[in-house]
Amino acid sequence: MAGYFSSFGEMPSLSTVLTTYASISAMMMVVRTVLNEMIPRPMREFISSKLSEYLLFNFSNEFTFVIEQRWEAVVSETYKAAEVYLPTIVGYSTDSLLVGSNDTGNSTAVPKLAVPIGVKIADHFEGMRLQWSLHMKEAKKYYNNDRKYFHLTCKKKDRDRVLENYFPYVARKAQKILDDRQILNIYTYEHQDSMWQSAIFKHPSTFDTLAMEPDLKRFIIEDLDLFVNRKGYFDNVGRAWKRGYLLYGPPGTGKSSLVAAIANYLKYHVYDLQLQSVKSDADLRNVLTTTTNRSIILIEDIDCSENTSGDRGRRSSSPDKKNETNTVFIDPGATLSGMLNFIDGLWSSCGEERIIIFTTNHKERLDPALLRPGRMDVHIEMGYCTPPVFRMLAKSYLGIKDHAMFGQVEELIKKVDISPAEMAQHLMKSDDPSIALESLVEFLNMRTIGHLDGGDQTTKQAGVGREDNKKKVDDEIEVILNDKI
Ligand SMILES: Nc1ncnc2c1ncn2[C@@H]1O[C@H](COP(=O)(O)OP(=O)(O)OP(=O)(O)O)[C@@H](O)[C@H]1O
Repeated sequence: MAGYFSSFGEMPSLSTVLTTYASISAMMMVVRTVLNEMIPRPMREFISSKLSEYLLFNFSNEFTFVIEQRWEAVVSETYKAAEVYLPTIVGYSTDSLLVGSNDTGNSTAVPKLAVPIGVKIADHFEGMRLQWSLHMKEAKKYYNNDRKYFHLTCKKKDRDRVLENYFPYVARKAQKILDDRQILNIYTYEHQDSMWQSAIFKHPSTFDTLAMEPDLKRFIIEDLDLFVNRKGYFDNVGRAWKRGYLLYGPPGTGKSSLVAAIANYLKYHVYDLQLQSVKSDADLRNVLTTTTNRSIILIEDIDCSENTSGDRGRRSSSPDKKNETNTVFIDPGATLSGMLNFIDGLWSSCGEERIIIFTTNHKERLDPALLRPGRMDVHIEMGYCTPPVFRMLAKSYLGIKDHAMFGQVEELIKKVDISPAEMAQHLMKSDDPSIALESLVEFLNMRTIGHLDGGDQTTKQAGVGREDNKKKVDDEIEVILNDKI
């Protein structure tokens, strides 16, 4: 007890502590003032930066990877992988997450999680502790809009393992999530914001519902299967893992329906690009390189874009014209040469597993450069109804495989052209197959009379088209076989 009182008695009193503190602070102030006056500001800043560098180097054991949205002029795959992967590893230590849902066509839209700016997300991998966070920087000056970037922090000693093992692991996980995707998106390009806008893609067309010549349909499915399963083959022969299709044929023959069937079959997102909405070739490059892997880039009605048909040489060789497109919006739209350069050059080096599809009602109007072998791998003609196509439509629309009027319809469609869209309109007229088929026969008869009278353009083509309809399909498949992967 005595010892306790004795040591307590030796403690300085409160007033002594306060007096000492006051004199030390006063001395520090004097020292600081003297130093400030004696050492010029740049030198002071230099010393302080060196000091903090030294302290950080010796006392911080953290290392931070910065993962920006863009990498070498295209969207960074590491960034995209992180975006997909992170919401799946969220634990209870995370304070908040973004949540939202879209109308998916189901009765209950499943809410999806996303990582908001600033929120920290922890991960553990092979004994390492890692921390992710998302940030945003103003980048209007360079890119027209703000850019996001991730920080991934680890221990300094783990840096190389993160690079060699963890990032590939995240990429594999993200790929798996994307492979299992149930919801497809369709993107349209907003030239005001220079950005793709997404919406849920809900087109019901599938290869089961699509009516076309059975051989041609089988061939397309096999071609797609070969394409998706042959990454190694494309690598070995030194070709980019891409496939280009040109779909051509009259209106209403199912070109858009085929695109939707391909998207639904492969589970690919669709990027629907209007070339007219692209301001310049540079913009085109930006637009196309910001599409994701495993997607279809669709350029519909390519013959309607004036820049893609007749004036390739003029546009590409005229510097004035080029300036015009880059600076003022007198003549918006990317040039065909820009498109072709992209297909031949950049196309090969940006992303993988992509299908580009052009559609046109007038193949003959296209610049031959676009049709050259190697540009579009497969040319597919979507034609008027043939008897097998009619039977498929009758099965989908009326649920019947045979009917007493089938023979009559088949005889008539051998003589006149009718597009699947037109035929579908008649088949939808009634749930009663007899009524629907009567309406169809009446329409076909009228068209035949029109033909005998020398009627409209469509009817005139019919005589030519029907004669060798079967041959046309065989020729087309031959074209495809020549272009086999
Ligand atoms: N081959 C087909 N099989 C099943 N339905 C079809 C087929 N072709 C057309 N249809 C029906 O007609 C509608 C219009 O067809 P679609 O838009 O696919 O034709 P398109 O060839 O792309 O026409 P356009 O050249 O005018 O864009 C489709 O929504 C579908 O209901």
